[in-house]
Amino acid sequence: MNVLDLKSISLFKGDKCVLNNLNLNIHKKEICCLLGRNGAGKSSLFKTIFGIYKPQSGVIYLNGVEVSPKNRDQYLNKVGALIEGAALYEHLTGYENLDFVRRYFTGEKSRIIELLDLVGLMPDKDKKTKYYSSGMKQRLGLAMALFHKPSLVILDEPTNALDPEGISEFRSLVKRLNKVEGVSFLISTHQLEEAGYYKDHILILKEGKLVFDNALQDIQALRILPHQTYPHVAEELQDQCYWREDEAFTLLKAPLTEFPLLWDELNAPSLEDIYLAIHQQKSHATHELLSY
Ligand SMILES: Nc1ncnc2c1ncn2[C@@H]1O[C@H](COP(=O)(O)OP(=O)(O)OP(=O)(O)O)[C@@H](O)[C@H]1O
Repeated sequence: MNVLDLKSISLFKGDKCVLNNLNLNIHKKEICCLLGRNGAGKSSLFKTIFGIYKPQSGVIYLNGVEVSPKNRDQYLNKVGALIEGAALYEHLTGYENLDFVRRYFTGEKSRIIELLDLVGLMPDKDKKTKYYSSGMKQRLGLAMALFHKPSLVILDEPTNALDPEGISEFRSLVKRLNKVEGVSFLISTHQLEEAGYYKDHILILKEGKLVFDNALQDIQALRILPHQTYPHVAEELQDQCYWREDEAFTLLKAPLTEFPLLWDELNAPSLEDIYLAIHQQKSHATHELLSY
């Protein structure tokens, strides 16, 4: 069973289509990075997953449980989040903040110690969190999000306010928790190297559309065909419905039978190449890249 399934999700705010027919699956133990410009729809997607926004069409399942008001407790049990920084009681210690969460979930005290140990905050557990560094606060926030053993944790730009050392600590912690706790992560970020670090599942959201949904390792097996450079090929592709007229390029997953030699002329793209290609298109373009 997947930890998250989105089926044909569309969300409108007024006349604006904020999420446009999204289909997405996140598997168990996957680390999935969500990229996209400001305003692409990342926060709206998260709010929709949590049931805060009700989509006009489509359905969402968290660990097989449908996100709907009647299942609220059930689906919220499956998901944790760290959004816009850790929400801490700064006059309380790290331990006391986790104890607050424990009481909410009526959990065991041993879980507090287990988590403090996992996130490397045992030596500072009795320090008031107002004296924590930004990195320590984020690590505590992550421990709080994990308390109830969710199958999916959503992190909204988690390393934004951290220094390079804090970023590195936080990223390796996410990897460790993914292994030790077996939890999947959905992480929004503006940093391409963050997505590259996890080497897992990459999503790119543009103007509410999921235009890229691939494993990072599969990118090496793709080729970018710029239509301007190969107009004759682009014309042929039109017949195969691979693209629409206003698209600037096509992503290929295998040599084209009509142009077998072309494959060798094209380079394997990096994630950066793909991200830039997607965003350098004219804003009127309504492309939809192939997802394999
Ligand atoms: N309540 C709302 N009413 C009207 N428009 C909205 C509302 N919420 C979001 N939007 C619009 O939906 C689009 C997506 O916004 P959203 O905040 O989800 O983007 P984002 O990718 O999270 O951006 P950022 O990276 O800046 O956080 C934006 O154009 C925004 O203006």
